[in-house]
Amino acid sequence: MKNTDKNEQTITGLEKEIQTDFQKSMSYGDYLHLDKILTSQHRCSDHHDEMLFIIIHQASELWMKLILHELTAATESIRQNRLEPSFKMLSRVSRIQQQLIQSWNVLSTLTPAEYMEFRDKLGQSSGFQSYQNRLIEFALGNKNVHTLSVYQHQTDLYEQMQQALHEPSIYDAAINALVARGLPIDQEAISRDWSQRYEPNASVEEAWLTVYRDVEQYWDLYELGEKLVDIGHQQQLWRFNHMTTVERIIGNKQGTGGSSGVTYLKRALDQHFFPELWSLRTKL
Ligand SMILES: N[C@@H](CC(=O)c1ccccc1NC=O)C(=O)O
Repeated sequence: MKNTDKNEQTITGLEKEIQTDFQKSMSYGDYLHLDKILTSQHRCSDHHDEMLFIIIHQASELWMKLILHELTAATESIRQNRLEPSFKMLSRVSRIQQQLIQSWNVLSTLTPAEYMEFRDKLGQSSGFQSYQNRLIEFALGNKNVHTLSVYQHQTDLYEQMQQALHEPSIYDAAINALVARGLPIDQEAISRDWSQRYEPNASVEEAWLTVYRDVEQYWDLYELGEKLVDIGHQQQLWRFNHMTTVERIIGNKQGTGGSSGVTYLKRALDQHFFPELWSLRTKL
């Protein structure tokens, strides 16, 4: 009977036991700090569509924050040779990447004519300066010291970026997991200067080939390899969708902040992640 009462209440108004006094207890908005998040959309123009532009990028930065949180923990887990717990985190990263890729479709509803009405208000700011995107690229092994120069004016951030540049990537951790399983890997692929981009190595390819040729024996490493391929693949799709969305909106105009725009984004597509996991496919 009590249940029926409750249902009636739901239809006609608030449920009886719902908390309405938040003087002393934490509410939904308090917990999520919505006061900060929802008052951080400051348009530089009075153009209607600038709100879309701001929110797309802010939402993407939030998702990137979660990707970094997951990638950091997954890398540590792989480093400790605890592969199973990393799989769940890596699957989550792939799903978030899908969300990020999809967000380019929302941005594509912005037409060139609309964008040109407020583009000059963006000044020298550019997606090129997204430090979280840079940290994701670093975490996946695409290191580049030159990309740090745009953060020189922010001392703390610059230091954080320097530190990230010098840390092993998730792929370095994965190579260590191959070593831990007794697969022979050249010393130069194991103890290297982490601040440098990962360069393909024949012994690493051979080790992955051993794993992929005997999946029964190396199931967990095989699963790790495929999870990384998922992430590398999605990262390429994200870059591709970014590039075509930008091309659709600004064509071949030079980018704000001095980047070449679409040309730069096209070039980024040549930087592959986890190279041996791709090259082994030709040899298998
Ligand atoms: N480079 C772009 C602007 C841009 O990238 C941007 C500027 C401010 C906030 C986010 C941006 N883009 C992100 O992908 C342009 O030239 O129009």
